[in-house]
Amino acid sequence: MPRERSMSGTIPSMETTHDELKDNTIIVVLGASGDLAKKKTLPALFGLFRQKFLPRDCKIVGYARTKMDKAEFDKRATSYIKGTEDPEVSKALDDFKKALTYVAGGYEDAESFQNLEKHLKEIEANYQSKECNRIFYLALPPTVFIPVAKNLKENCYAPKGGINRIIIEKPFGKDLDSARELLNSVKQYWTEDETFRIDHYLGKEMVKNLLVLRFANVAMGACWDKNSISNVQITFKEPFGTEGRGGYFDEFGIIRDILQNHLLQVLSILTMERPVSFAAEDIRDEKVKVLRSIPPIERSDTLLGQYVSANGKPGYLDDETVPPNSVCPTFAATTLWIHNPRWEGVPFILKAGKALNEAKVEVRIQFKDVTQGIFKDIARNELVIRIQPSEAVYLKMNAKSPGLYTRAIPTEMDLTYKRRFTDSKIPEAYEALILDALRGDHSNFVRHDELDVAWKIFTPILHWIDGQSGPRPRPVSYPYGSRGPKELDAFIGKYGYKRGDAAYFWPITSLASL
Ligand SMILES: NC(=O)C1=CN([C@@H]2O[C@H](COP(=O)(O)OP(=O)(O)OC[C@H]3O[C@@H](n4cnc5c(N)ncnc54)[C@H](OP(=O)(O)O)[C@@H]3O)[C@@H](O)[C@H]2O)C=CC1
Ligand SMILES: O=C1O[C@H](COP(=O)(O)O)[C@@H](O)[C@H](O)[C@H]1O
Repeated sequence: MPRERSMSGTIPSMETTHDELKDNTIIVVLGASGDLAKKKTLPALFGLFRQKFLPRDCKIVGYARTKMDKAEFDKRATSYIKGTEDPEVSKALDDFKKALTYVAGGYEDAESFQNLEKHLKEIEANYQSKECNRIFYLALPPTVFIPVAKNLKENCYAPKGGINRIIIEKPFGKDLDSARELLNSVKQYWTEDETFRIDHYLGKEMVKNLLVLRFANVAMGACWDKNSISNVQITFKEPFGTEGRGGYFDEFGIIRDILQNHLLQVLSILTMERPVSFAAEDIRDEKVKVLRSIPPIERSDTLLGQYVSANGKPGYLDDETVPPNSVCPTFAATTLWIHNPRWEGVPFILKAGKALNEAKVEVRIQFKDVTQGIFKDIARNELVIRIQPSEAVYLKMNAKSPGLYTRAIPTEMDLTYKRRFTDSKIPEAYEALILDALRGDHSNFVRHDELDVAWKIFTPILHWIDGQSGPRPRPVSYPYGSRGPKELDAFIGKYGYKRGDAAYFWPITSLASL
């Protein structure tokens, strides 16, 4: 396959670079009894199966320590699949179950994996070709990544001629050193080409759209730099707290959970230079280049928060799984600076929080003030890319109010997906990514050097928060269900964000009320 490729206007997805898996493929989901497998991986596999994107006669093998029979596994594996009241879905589900089997075994001992190998061989005995392909999806805690990677390679690697791939989920380490250790250990067994590191935000439709928005529109390209843009916010808001998951969360905190991976990935695509082509390595080269221009985050560019009980909802410390007096941040805003000619001086504010007032993930690009003189106190343009919910891209802009006098009022150009694309289904991020892994397309997976540089940006601030470089900073509190700490608006204001003074009415402006 040629390395340099371009994206045609008529081809909706990127072409693939590697071997697309056709027949004779087994997908092994390790950690199949867990939450991730049940809520995301297996429903995504069903989605692909139903839309006929899985290789023909593909089998799915669940593997975990829990002992269960096929009926129990089938029930678990399909418990989060929606729409089963529809006969077509229900029929597809019955067929999907026929492709499922389950093997119980440990993660550390070779014998368990030899047993898994025996099962894989039995399935493959029914395939036409001797060249069989195996995809291993690790829906597992990182503590067992290394023994599992080793055991899979030593005991379950498809014989010569077949293709082997391993899909790994975050967290990829806790800081630069632990990430390097993890990466290097996995690398002893699996090549970079065989490894697919998932950051599920890279599978979200609007994140994938960033490349097209930026590079398929001359108008966007022309204003995409420090000359036009004042500041950028990338925001993640969740309206619920840790609620029982506090034990896990407390070890990581919101920065490792969301900012260091999901929001930084969005930032890198938003700010990278135009890649030579849409080939995976060309895209990832540009992402790494821009990330390398970002110095480690300063403490003074950071605001940390922790939610407290409000409106009848429990505070973070009320969660029984959270250690008493924990100072783990459940909210963080950090400002990153990119030292390159395009972005010098533009603040990129990444902010994320749990137990906030709404569910929302968006990129908000605020442009500079228009030249003063003919307009006074006019609202700034903002380009908002709403990643979820209800995918949309809208440009907040000023227009003349209709009528026999001239007045500028804030309005917008609006591309709301569900109005514009009425007959399309937005794929789940995991469906999109598993399909990419089946096709061998690494574009939407995290390369080892990308991860390394991402940790370099965040490690000093994380060590400060963890108390490795002095006393631990105490997060400010914010009420459950609020927009975040009351200090947030001043924090954002410090970087030049201006909230428009003029009233902005959406979706309809009544001139009589102005
Ligand atoms: N296609 C669509 O669906 C469109 C929808 N709209 C809707 O119009 C409304 C306004 O849109 P928009 O201006 O983009 O979004 P918002 O007014 O919701 O938010 C704009 C910015 O102001 C901040 N903010 C929100 N509330 C406050 C507050 N009380 N004090 C200080 N800052 C605040 C937000 O911060 P933070 O997010 O951190 O709270 C955000 O950075 C929204 O409901 C939006 O969904 C508009 C255009 C198109
Ligand atoms: O990785 C994670 O992401 C989810 C949010 O994912 P989304 O697709 O629903 O936006 C978050 O809840 C979780 O804490 C985090 O580990």
